[in-house]
Parts: sequence; structure tokens; C-alpha cells
Amino acid sequence: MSEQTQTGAADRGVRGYGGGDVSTVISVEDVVRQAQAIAQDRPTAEALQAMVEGETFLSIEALRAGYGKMEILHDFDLRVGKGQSLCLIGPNGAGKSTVLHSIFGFTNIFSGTVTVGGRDVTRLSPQQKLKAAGVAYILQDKSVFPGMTVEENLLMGGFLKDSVDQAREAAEKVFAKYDRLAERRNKPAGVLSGGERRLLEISRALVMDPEVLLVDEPSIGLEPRFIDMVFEILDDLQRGEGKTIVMVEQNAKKGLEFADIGYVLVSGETALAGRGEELLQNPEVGRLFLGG
Ligand SMILES: Nc1ncnc2c1ncn2[C@@H]1O[C@H](COP(=O)(O)OP(=O)(O)OP(=O)(O)O)[C@@H](O)[C@H]1O
Repeated sequence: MSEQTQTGAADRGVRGYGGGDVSTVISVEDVVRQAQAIAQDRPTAEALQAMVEGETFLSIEALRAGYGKMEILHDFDLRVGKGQSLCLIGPNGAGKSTVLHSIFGFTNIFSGTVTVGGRDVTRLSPQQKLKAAGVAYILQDKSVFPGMTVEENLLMGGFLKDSVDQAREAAEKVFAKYDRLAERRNKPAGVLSGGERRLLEISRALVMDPEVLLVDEPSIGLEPRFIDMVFEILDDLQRGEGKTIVMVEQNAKKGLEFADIGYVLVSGETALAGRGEELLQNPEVGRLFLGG
């Protein structure tokens, strides 16, 4: 047994990170050390801005945020244009989900700002973000209620609507888009396939017709054929409907293939940023996150 396995580091390590075929296990500490080494030129705010096409829609400036008194994000900046997609990759614990949590209002924000469509939304609650600022957070895995029907689950997405009728109307619009869900509307959500459940999670967020989708690990726990399906749905929402997408994705290859912009997060800071396809070609990113 290797020392890593004995110490348990392998469990926290990166095996086949990014969906690649890696036979060795790299510990999280190694990934952080090596990623810090490649981050000699941390991207400036100007460099982040240069990747935005058109108007900047979602912007984070000099954000310090975390949980309780613990700061996880240090002086963090992010820019994404309207209808663009941005994917955050990086080692476990780097703070990727914390970025989404901070945009949505789940963290303590010590300083810095979050703006959407030019409006300062830093201090809005998650409910206000969803209802007034058009930002939706799509939970990781296992967030459907298995004993409730598909329709009931979808209606839950409209809980901030002013009336049940409005929620129903909005849910019907979503059903009209996805036959696969409409055909199963009276079935318990627990009998859906993994891919259908993910579709329901995404659809539930669409009931409020958000402009920004925060997507936490869309591929987690899915078979490859469902992963492709989920990315096609996201692609349609971005390129077909103009939604702005910020996602966290452990499957770095998929995430960077999909996204216009990629950020590599290390220890709560952006170590590297570039167009998705550029990062895919970056040899260090390939070695650390794409399996070779
Ligand atoms: N609700 C919370 N309360 C306290 N600490 C938290 C909470 N959520 C995350 N953390 C801590 O914040 C740090 C960053 O976690 P985060 O989930 O943002 O990382 P990540 O890059 O998304 O990691 P992973 O890829 O493993 O999901 C970790 O040290 C984690 O333990």
C-alpha cells in the first residue's frame, strides 16, 4: 500500500480528474502546489474583462467571502458577458462552489461587490436574487423530492411567484419545452433516471425564468450518455435562449469544452483564466486537471 493510501490522502486526491484516464493518484496538496506554480501571472481585472463579449452582465469585484468568520475567497474577481458561459475548475476545496454560493447569497461577504446587469446585488438574499435579480442556483445532485410527482417538484420552483396560478402557468411553459418531463408529470420523481432527475433540477430553476444560471457540478453522478444530454440542455439554454451560465464542474474537460471562459481556482484565488478552448490546450491544465 502506498504512503498516500495509508495516510488517506488518496481519498482526497485526484484520480482521473476531469474524466481522463489517469493511473496515478495526485494528492490535493500536489495539485495545489503545482497549480500555484503555474500561476506566476495571475490574471488582472483587465485580462478578465478582455474575455467578456459584449456587455458585462455578471461581475464580482475584490470579493472576500466565506463561512462564519472563515474567509475562503480572497480578493476574487469574475466577469461574464450576457449570454456567455464561464466554468470554474480547480482542486477540491479551492472555493469553486463558494463562488456560486457568494453570488447567490449563501456566504458571509466581508467586502467586495457582486453586480448583475449593472445592479449591485451583493447584499440581496437568495430569495431576492431569484425573484428580483433573475439569478437561479441549481443544486448539485439529489435535490428532487423522490416521493413527490414530477409536476409537484416543478411547481416547487415557483414558490416565490405571487400566486399558485402563476406558478402553474410558468411550470406549464417549462413542460412545453421538455416533453420528456411532461410525459412523466404524474410519476414520482424517485422513478426518474439520473439524467431525467438532473433535467428536473434544471427545469425547476427555469420556472422563475432566470437570466443567470449558477450550475453546481451538472455532471456529478451521471452516466456518460446523460452527461452529454445535460450539456446539450445547458447549451440550448445559453446559445438558444441567451441565459448567462456560471458553472462548477469536476469534469474539467467537459466544462472547458462547453464554456466560453474558464477560470482555474486555487486556494480561493484565480490562478489562471482563459477562453475555455485555450485552457484545454494549456499543458499544465491538461496535466493537472485533464488527466494527461
Ligand atoms: N457551508 C460551509 N460551512 C463551512 N465551510 C464550508 C462550507 N462549504 C464549504 N466550506 C469550506 O470552504 C472551502 C471551499 O469549499 P468549496 O466547496 O467552495 O470548494 P470546491 O472548490 O467547490 O471543492 P469541491 O471540488 O471539493 O466541491 C472548503 O475548505 C470547505 O470545507
